[in-house]
Amino acid sequence: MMNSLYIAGEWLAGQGEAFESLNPVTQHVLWSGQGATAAQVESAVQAARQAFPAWAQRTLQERISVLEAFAASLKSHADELAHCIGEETGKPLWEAATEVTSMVNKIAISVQSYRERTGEKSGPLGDATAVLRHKPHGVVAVFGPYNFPGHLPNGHIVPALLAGNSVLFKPSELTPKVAELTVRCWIEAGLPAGVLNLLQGARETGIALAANPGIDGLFFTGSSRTGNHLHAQFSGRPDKILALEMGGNNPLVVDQVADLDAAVYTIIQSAFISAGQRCTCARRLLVPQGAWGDTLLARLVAVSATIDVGAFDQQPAPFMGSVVSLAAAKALMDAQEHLLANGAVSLLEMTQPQANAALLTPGILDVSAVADRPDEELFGPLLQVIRYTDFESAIREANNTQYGLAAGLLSDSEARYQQFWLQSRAGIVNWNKQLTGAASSAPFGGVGASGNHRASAYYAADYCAYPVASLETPSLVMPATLTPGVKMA
Ligand SMILES: NC(=O)C1=CN([C@@H]2O[C@H](COP(=O)(O)OP(=O)(O)OC[C@H]3O[C@@H](n4cnc5c(N)ncnc54)[C@H](O)[C@@H]3O)[C@@H](O)[C@H]2O)C=CC1
Ligand SMILES: O=C(O)CCC(=O)N[C@@H](CCC(=O)O)C(=O)O
Repeated sequence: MMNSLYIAGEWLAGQGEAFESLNPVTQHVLWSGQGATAAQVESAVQAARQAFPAWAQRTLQERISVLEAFAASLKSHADELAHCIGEETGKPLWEAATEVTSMVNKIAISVQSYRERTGEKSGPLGDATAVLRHKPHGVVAVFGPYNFPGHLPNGHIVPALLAGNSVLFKPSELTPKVAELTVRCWIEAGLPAGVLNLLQGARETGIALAANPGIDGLFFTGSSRTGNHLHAQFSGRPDKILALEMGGNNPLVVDQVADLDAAVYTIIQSAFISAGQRCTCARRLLVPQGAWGDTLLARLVAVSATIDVGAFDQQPAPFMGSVVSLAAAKALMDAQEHLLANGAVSLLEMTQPQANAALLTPGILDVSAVADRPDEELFGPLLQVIRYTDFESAIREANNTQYGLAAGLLSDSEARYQQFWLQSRAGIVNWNKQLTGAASSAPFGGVGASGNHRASAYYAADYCAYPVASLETPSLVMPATLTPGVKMA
């Protein structure tokens, strides 16, 4: 059996449930192995605990050097890694290559952020010096989603290691091969044994890791359902840090704009990039009632119908690859059917051209007439249109969600954008820009059911270390004035 786990600097066979990852289009097996059992999770936690003090005590510059060696290793394996991301997730090679670039860029951005947000500061305070420094939490678990199997776990792992934590990495069970390749790059970079441990496995492994008393924190990117579960599990544990980056039901409001084609292009980039499998994708498109809105939708449907959908390595390259699995494709087709049965009108029906491949064509449904629209994230290329009468009702509808990750406005009016910005409730609020493609140099996170106020990306430094405030003076001296009631004579 393949050695699927990396614990204390050794590759080991998992002893838990067997699982495999498949190319979502061809169904070829790409990776197979066994997950970590609770006992193996425990031994990884022990390894991370043992490795932590020495790693934390290295100088910042020594840790940065290892991170930079990791960036170099990623670069030297860039084509292999992009190919692996493409074949395992189904995303086209051009897009997988941008994911690898984001992973490389994460190093310099995290170093800058560490220095700016969690560095060291000092200044005089009375007859002492006030010093602010930061310490790592200790041993942290990182849970990754499948949609960016390299970039998103990397967005927790890099700042966590930089701050001096040791890490237990539990990747998505749908993308074990990308995780393995990433860990091999860390090994090539010279990361000491035990500082990063890889725990492959499905839900059972995740449950065992989240429940292990030896972790000091858990950084999670994934669905709102799992994130909520973890939040409940961590209640009453203020000693453990929990950072949750979860999904969204993101609104994109369209006002009547002069450049209709620019609006259509921006909607497509917002809704259908990565086959709709980004947490920032537009799920709900709010379009004004009337002739202009009708024209916009007709053009959107016409252009969306021509979008190239194909295998990750198809040439010429498609815009959209597949969704991650046949099961995900089925769930999306079922969700479309459910909406259609409840009064949605199909403007462009999402289809699955081949039953045994997870390729879906873009879908656009007008759900204005659907009563009690489910406030759920449909994680795929299915855009729901809601027609609105006036701008105030569009903003109300945009906010009509438990989530709060991303919201956008396409409008030529700055006054309307100001109103939208003030009244919308989300961690990302864009004006005339696509909802997707958030910058790593900015904080990234949502409110409501989208996160727990611990933004990631540029602000990840904040949850990877805790501040220590010190008042320091080299010698102990009596104050000139004593407090009343204390007699030193
Ligand atoms: N806000 C953000 O930054 C982002 C959010 N996402 C969200 O991620 C989702 C897609 O990713 P998925 O991999 O499907 O998420 P998921 O929630 O199914 O899985 C995430 C991780 O949690 C593990 N897990 C599942 N149940 C668990 C449990 N009960 N206890 C412990 N661990 C458990 C999984 O094995 C996996 O490692 C979408 O909802 C998307 O919106 C994706 C990317 C970014
Ligand atoms: O985490 C970062 O460095 C920046 C945020 C980011 O990359 N966002 C992407 C991915 C969204 C997703 O996770 O699905 C985006 O906004 O497209």
